[in-house]
Amino acid sequence: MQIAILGATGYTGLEVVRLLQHHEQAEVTYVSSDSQAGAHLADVYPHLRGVLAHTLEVADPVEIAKRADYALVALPSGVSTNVVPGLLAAGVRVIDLAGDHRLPSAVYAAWYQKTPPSSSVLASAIYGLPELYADQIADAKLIANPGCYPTATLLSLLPLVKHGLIDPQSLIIDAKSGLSGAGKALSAGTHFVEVHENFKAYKVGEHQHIPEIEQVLTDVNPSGEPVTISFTTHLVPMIRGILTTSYAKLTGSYSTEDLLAVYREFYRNAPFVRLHAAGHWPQTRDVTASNYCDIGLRVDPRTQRVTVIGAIDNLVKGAGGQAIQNLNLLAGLAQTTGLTTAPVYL
Ligand SMILES: NC(=O)C1=CN([C@@H]2O[C@H](COP(=O)(O)OP(=O)(O)OC[C@H]3O[C@@H](n4cnc5c(N)ncnc54)[C@H](OP(=O)(O)O)[C@@H]3O)[C@@H](O)[C@H]2O)C=CC1
Ligand SMILES: CC(=O)N[C@@H](CCC(=O)OP(=O)(O)O)C(=O)O
Repeated sequence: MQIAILGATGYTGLEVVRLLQHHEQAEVTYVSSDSQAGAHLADVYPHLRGVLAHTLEVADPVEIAKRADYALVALPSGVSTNVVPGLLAAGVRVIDLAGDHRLPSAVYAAWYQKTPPSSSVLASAIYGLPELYADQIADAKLIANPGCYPTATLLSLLPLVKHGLIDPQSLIIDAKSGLSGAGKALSAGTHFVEVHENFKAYKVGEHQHIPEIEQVLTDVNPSGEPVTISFTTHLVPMIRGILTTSYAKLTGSYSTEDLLAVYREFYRNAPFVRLHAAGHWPQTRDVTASNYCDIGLRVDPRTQRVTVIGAIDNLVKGAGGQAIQNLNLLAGLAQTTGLTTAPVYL
């Protein structure tokens, strides 16, 4: 199958380029950039010399349709909206890594402060969390690839909410991310001097991933009640990785082992979710450069609360790797195709 990567000069686009080198069924035939069109990708990123000989091109949907079956769109939120309709109209199946197609119009406009996509395009979008929606993803024309924080948070919490094991309104989530999550563009709050030897919260109570997490938890909540969460994001002075720590009140006297048994069953067909028994807690280093999501949990019988830890690489399971997992589902391939490389520990 032939693949176009839009926004190939950005951090997630570059990660998709890297990962697809290991995918025996995929051929990258189009790499786009607005600002560097005409340059060789390997001149912009010399680490790719001898690996890829592609020239960057402006994203032209009609030309892309001639050379690609699928487009992985790694453009900023608010920008992908401009190209996705043209790609769909030209017959290209699209996986959008941006936030534009994950939320209802009014919710997107309120949390992203950007113009939402047209309702007809939005209606065709399927939320691309393979561990929950694999069947719908397989037939989709447009996949809204989940955000990085939602991926770690949802995979940590879905079994508990779906089986009514916690009071979902008691959920508190502390999330920490490395700086590549902020993308390549410079900003005052993310440059070296601001983040090195520093640890800070940001977008407290107003992060755009709050409604995305709430809508999926509500979707699986057996009571049907809307789920609302307390969710705080933090910047960690490292490049890759997200670690989420979630806390919730249990609805009964469950043990750690009871809950782990539920998770094992829930994720029995999920090749990228690895469960940890007590003794080793998930850490970002265990998943770096891989598509794994590691999860560990513990019940505190004194408080009847559960703590769940989740770890992903934001650029892989949180973005490019998950996009390829979705691509595999669209193409009828095993979810793991091209994604079996081991994490990089050091
Ligand atoms: N970084 C992460 O961990 C994650 C990111 N995402 C989402 O994936 C998408 C890509 O993210 P990421 O790779 O980090 O972003 P980057 O900022 O690193 O890259 C985005 C690329 O888009 C291109 N682009 C085209 N039009 C514009 C424009 N108007 N403004 C800025 N850039 C533009 C740029 O390339 P050029 O100028 O060469 O055209 C740039 O290289 C975003 O929507 C992001 O929210 C989702 C999950 C995780
Ligand atoms: C560390 C960091 O800054 N992370 C970004 C994640 C951006 C992202 O993934 O954006 P969308 O999913 O909304 O497209 C943030 O917190 O906004």
